[in-house]
Amino acid sequence: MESTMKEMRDGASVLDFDSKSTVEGGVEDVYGEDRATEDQLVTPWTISVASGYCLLRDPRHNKGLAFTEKERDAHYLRGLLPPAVISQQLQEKKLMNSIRQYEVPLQKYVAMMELEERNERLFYKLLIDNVEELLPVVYTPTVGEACQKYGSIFRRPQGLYISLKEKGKILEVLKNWPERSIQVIVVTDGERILGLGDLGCQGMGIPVGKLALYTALGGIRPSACLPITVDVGTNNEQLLKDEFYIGLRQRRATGQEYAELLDEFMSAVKQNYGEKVLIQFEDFANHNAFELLAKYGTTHLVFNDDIQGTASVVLAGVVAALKLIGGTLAEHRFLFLGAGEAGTGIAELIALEISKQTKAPVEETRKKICLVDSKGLIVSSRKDSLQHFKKPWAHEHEPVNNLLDAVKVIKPTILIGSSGVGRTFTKEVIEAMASFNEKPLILALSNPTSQSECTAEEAYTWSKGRAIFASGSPFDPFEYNGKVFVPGQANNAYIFPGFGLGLVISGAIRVHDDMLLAACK
Ligand SMILES: O=C([O-])CC(=O)C(=O)O
Ligand SMILES: [Mg+2]
Repeated sequence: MESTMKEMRDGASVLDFDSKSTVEGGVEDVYGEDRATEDQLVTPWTISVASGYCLLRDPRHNKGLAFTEKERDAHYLRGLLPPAVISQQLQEKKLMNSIRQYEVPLQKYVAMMELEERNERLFYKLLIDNVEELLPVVYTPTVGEACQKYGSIFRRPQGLYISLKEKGKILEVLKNWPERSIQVIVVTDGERILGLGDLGCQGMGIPVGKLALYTALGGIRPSACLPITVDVGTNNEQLLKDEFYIGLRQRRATGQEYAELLDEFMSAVKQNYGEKVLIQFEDFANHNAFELLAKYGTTHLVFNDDIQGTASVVLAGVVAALKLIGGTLAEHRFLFLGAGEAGTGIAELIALEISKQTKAPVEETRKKICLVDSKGLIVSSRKDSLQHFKKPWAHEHEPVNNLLDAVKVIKPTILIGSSGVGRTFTKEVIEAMASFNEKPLILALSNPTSQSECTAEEAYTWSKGRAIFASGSPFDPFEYNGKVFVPGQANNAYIFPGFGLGLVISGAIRVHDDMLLAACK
């Protein structure tokens, strides 16, 4: 047995050395058994079984007062705990009571993070059993505020920090992480955290929150999840001056310096964890997000949540809404405010689905979709100055320089906000939508709540109760004219945990658009 294991490991290390030291491959990559995770030769960790005092401090195994009498004897816990034995159910009740007493959402967030550091199973039990109540705490919108204040609330690292200082040593850094069998990595460089902008290294809250959902909603083991923040600096002046800032105190590296660090990271991940590890890109700025996805989409199992996850969940929402507003996808006119990752990602998936349904080429179906950015409607006369990901949306049309005018001339049936800028669906915009639509579909997708294009209350009130509304961040039900309206939530959280689970358990090594369409269905 020993020698077989050794041979296997030696075999793996030779294989790694020969073929996995650089980013290479592509769709024709050999789809063999992954051995990267078996290569433990240089890992300095020893596996030990915690007992006694250490067991109580090991969040993976600690049960607190729920350790039974028998377990207290078996694991040298006698005397280390008060005599009462309480069930996990009672622990849950106690924690929910105390979390509900906090009025400030950030206090609830901190309480949840402390629980995760103390008793991981209880953390997930609580999250799973109270998902509607706790999702807005560990995830959007509260996680946004947590990132803004991450330096002040930071207690213990919950993921890996890979900064420019680690250049040339990223593989070693990955080996410092105590878990070997990683299935899902969520990585950010913190440049566009939700709609809050550049939060640098403090963006770590996002991978941590996303991966908590991978476990709670997708059922992936916590030990197989790895949150990573790549720190290349920040252009956020406030953070650079903040004495509690936890990141590199320099402006963002760009160009070749940035590309080289990311390339080393992507190679190291594949070398260390193999072909089947899922890397989810999260909250990168537009200018890097599209490029990274295009570059690594053919060599790695990568998925951009903001482009592809959001697209999939929003298309699902639109298709579901057709039951209320009528028509087929192809019969609707779409107008977007925001032409970044989410906007163009959703637009493209809608165009693709219409193309599948009608057999029309996607170049044609794109024409049903118009996008407005900060400079107005995206039209062909602007083509030369547009970023490449906006070019497919530059249709023949007169220039229109603001959203309200675009709504009036295009008369969309579906209005989608993905600009990251709050309060942009004004009363005039919603009233215009309601003037030519019996049931205008309004999606205010930007996060967190402060960046939402409008609130649920505004959408229902200004449309006199006729809007069909969903938002990226959750809103409470709202009563209008004696009727209670329950807004939908259109957030990629409704898809990425299941989508990622599907990728991981199927052993996929690349992500394709068909998978996004299937997930959306
Ligand atoms: O995190 C969320 O709530 C959704 C998302 O990906 C984003 O807004 O960037
Ligand atoms: Mg995101």
